[in-house]
Amino acid sequence: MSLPSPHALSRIVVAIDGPSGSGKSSVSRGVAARLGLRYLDTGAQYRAVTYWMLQNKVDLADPGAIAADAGVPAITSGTDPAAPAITVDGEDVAAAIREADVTGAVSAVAAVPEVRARLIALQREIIGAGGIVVEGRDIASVVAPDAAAKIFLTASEEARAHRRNTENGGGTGTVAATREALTRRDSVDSRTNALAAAPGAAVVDATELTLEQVIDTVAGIVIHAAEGAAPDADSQGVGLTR
Ligand SMILES: Nc1ncnc2c1ncn2[C@@H]1O[C@H](COP(=O)(O)OP(=O)(O)O)[C@@H](O)[C@H]1O
Ligand SMILES: Nc1ccn([C@H]2C[C@H](O)[C@@H](COP(=O)(O)OP(=O)(O)O)O2)c(=O)n1
Repeated sequence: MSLPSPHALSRIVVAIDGPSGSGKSSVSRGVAARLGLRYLDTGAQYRAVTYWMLQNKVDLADPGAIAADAGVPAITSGTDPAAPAITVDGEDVAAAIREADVTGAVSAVAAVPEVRARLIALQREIIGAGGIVVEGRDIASVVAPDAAAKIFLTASEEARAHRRNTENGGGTGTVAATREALTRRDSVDSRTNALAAAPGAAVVDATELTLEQVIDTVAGIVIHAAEGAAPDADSQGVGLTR
């Protein structure tokens, strides 16, 4: 696959949204690494704020308490796809934010408008002049609606649960339990952001594709967009869904 000039890619914004376990992080990192773009994991930022709230014993059943502290933690996100970094008040929390307590609490924190406003402003600051792949739930719809390339990445519940479970070494529970937890979180998250393709987004269904195939597909969409080709991708997909 031939690449467009570095100049064409240098300002592109690529928005990748989708449900939990669809492959957003792996695919976004792979595409960014291949095309020499920066990478931003917005879910990690919501997790980082949640980690801080848990550490500081904020009552997460009280949206008012979450809102009152929404601006307090200092969050920094690295944008190197080879080494994504995230800190809260200077502490490296890359591993801690993946723990079950954070995963169980993050949806409640992400639902609070003051948290969202604060993180969306930070995300737009990091996106800056572009040259970045940004992944989350509301990137194409809210954070960067003018993104040149928008992808809604999905996969069957079964595939997502299997992949998440394998990731945990299969040692933390059954596929059925992982699937139930994943479905529950998607359901709560969908009250905050519709888990659906934004207007103009290409739907990529990764159920039957290897990670490498998904990266190839998404990189192809990005290159097409960078070349300024008329977007032929719409929410019906570009012949990519199966
Ligand atoms: N197409 C794929 N085929 C097989 N495994 C995949 C594929 N895409 C992602 N994975 C694996 O599935 C798991 C979840 O992917 P991840 O990128 O963390 O998803 P998300 O960021 O959407 O939650 C990871 O272990 C990842 O390696
Ligand atoms: N742009 C975003 C990104 C994530 N979130 C919320 C929704 C998710 O439950 C949490 C964590 O997101 P994350 O992408 O890390 O979750 P998964 O890796 O897909 O399980 O944050 C959000 O509300 N908006």
